[in-house]
Amino acid sequence: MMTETTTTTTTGTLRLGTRRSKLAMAQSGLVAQAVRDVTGRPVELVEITTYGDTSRESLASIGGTGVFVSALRDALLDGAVDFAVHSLKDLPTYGAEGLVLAAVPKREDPRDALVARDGLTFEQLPDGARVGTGSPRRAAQLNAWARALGRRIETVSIRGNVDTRIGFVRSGELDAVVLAAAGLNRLGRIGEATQLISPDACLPAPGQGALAVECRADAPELAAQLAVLDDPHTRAAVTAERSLLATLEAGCSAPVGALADVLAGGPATELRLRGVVGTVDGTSLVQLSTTGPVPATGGEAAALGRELAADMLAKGAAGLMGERAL
Ligand SMILES: NCc1[nH]cc(CCC(=O)O)c1CC(=O)O
Repeated sequence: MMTETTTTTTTGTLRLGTRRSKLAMAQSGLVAQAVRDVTGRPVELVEITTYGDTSRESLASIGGTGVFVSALRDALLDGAVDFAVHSLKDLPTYGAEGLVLAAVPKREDPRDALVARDGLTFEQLPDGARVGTGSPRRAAQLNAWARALGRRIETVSIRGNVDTRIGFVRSGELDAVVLAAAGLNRLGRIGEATQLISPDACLPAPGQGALAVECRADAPELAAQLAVLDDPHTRAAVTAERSLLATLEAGCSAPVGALADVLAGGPATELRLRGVVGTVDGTSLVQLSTTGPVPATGGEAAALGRELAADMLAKGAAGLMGERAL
């Protein structure tokens, strides 16, 4: 831009809409600081309660429709806030009319983490160990992993914030719980993990560890300012993962794992995409991987996800997912 313009859309305090959980506040605080740094504008956090925060139903029963996201999107569209921060894995694969995904900042650790009693790793859990997770994706892969080790685990459906979930282990009610490493990192509690689970054993949820920064489509100046926070490799990776999820027509509570990572080194730099679908009991999994050049466009990244999903469907993925979301 050749001229300097001073309008209300590029100066003054920005209101950041956030969920009020400790984890959401930590995530939003990180983005708020980054936005202050790049824009020089004050940022204030506006707490918004979502249905996912108030409902005590299992996520598998209420999930798939953006339960953590809708209220934040409404606040954006109403003009109550200027931009919002979501966990990308909670964001529905369909976009929202009138909103843009202004930035996908550099991703945190995408892996799942085990928090077990007595410092145990997954391999050290005894036969019949009780492992808490509300995620069909984690249950499917952890059950399959246990079978491969020649034993069984009992997956127990739990919900709640990080304190509540780790509390089940501290109280002795469960032998272990599985949570996103990114959440523990952002809360400064990664030291409580007894194992970072290799994606070879358990692929994370599409978008896990990444954040989404959304604003209104009619605020292009703000979108351009927020875009400075975008990390192109993270955006390409999560675009491929979410395209795989969308092509499988699965929601965020379906037993679908996906992880794209940029393989650097060697003559070429490639994007690898791995995907898995399974039955919750872990008796059958369809797991496939593909690589392509690092996508230059969102369309190319999405194509990689669609292709892998088509291969998975050809191998029977649809039959393993049970109820498909719409
Ligand atoms: N399903 C809820 C949710 N959404 C995002 C995270 C963690 C942070 C992230 O993945 O970025 C969590 C908690 C968890 O899975 O342990």
